[in-house]
Amino acid sequence: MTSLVTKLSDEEVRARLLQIPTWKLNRGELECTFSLTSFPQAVLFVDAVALLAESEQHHPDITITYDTVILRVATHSAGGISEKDFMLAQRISQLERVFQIIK
Ligand SMILES: C[C@H](O)[C@H](O)[C@H]1CNC2=NC(N)=NC(=O)C2=N1
Repeated sequence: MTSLVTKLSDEEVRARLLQIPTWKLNRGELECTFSLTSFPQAVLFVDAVALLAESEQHHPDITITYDTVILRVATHSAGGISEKDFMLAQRISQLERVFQIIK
């Protein structure tokens, strides 16, 4: 039976990635790099991502390097990428657009 956390095939991942062009596949995870305007803005962005992730019960790996944030998402239980990863990625990109407006 398929669910939101069922592992997607490579073909499905490639097709789905076309809908979120700022995200790419790296080492079996969805990855996106976000450029903010300062370290405090990067931390604020990550704070907002943390709230979103907690509400989704799906959590990205996070790297902050000065004003740049790298997020990586995969579904551990599936051992790959699932629709739940794409849903989180899409919502994070919507959030990024809000930050573009206020930065
Ligand atoms: C029970 C709970 O939903 C799971 O342990 C969640 C928590 N957050 C998670 N986050 C991510 N990125 N992948 C997961 O597989 C995952 N599993």
